[in-house]
Amino acid sequence: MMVDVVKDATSGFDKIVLREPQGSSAQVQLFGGQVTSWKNERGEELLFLSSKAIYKPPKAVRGGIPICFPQFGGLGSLEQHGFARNRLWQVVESSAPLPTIVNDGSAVTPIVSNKAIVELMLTPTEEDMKIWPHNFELRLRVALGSSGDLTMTVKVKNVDTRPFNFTFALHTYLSVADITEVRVEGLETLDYLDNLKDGERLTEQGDAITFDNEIDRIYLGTPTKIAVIDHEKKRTFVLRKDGLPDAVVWNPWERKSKAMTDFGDDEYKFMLCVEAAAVEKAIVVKPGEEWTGRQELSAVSSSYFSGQLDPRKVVHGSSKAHLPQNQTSIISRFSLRLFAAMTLMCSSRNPNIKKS
Ligand SMILES: O=P(O)(O)OC[C@H]1O[C@@H](O)[C@H](O)[C@@H](O)[C@@H]1O
Repeated sequence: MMVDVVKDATSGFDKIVLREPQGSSAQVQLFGGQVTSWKNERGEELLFLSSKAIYKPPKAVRGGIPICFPQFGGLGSLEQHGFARNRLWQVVESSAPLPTIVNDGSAVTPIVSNKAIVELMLTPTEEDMKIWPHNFELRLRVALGSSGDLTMTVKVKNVDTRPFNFTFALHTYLSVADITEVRVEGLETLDYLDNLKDGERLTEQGDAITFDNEIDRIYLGTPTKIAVIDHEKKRTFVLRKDGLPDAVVWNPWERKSKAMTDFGDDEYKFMLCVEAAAVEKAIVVKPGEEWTGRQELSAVSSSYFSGQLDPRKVVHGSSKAHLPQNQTSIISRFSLRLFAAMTLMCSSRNPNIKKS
């Protein structure tokens, strides 16, 4: 396992490169704490990064995995998606010794692990405190496993004297071969807020999500596993998440692509954002408490995973073949709601928030 610091030739900022012996790798920029590359053992890039991406603050790089904190989208008074993606982060821990040039000479704590790991931290500047007057420590741990899986663990600690709340997303841009051949499983039958209809609350009716137009939706209270099946590449991305109840699905399609200066006109064909998020209900953290959210991404051959995440199969443990479509979806919708209600009854407080 290797962890290195390299100066990014395009941005001029340092980035951390994680490598594991089978050949997979990942890159995390200190600017934005943003993962900008995740490659499998064959060296294929799994994340989308625009050829027109601009590496100059104050705009986040278009692609990879920007961090949206302390505000998702325009849901508040801050800049779109919050300021964390436009700040310079510090390295605090690493599973390999790093040169002292990182952090201007301040020490990086070693982590003992068989994974390649780096942990970055962001704390507010005086200027940040003027626009969001809450003292916090935001930590992002990025770990590359031996099978090439990429785990991102985020912690937000309240080091202030008053509670604060925030919304959050890991804005993952997945690379796909052809968006019209992509299918997302795991979000069917759920309610979502449609950003293209002024945030109207609707219910997903389809068997799976497929794409033939612009999409910008916040799916609410989703299962912890979502599969993105890229038929042309015969590849399935599996996203597992914890502490991040919602999932945003975004593709700008043709018209909006043309309007974005840091995005190629045709690039919408080759990307899909599936974002593990906490949007509908803001996360509240009291003084001294710490919230944890986590996402694990893996990329597997489609033949291995296809269909396994169909909620009908998860709920009933069998195929839907012998039941008519409307009957299965009524049953699964009822079962999912019952399950969600039972989960709510059993957890009176957020299990992802701990006292330190
Ligand atoms: O251009 P930005 O600020 O990176 O945002 C991109 C998109 O991010 C998505 O998460 C939002 O749902 C979209 O509404 C938004 O357009």
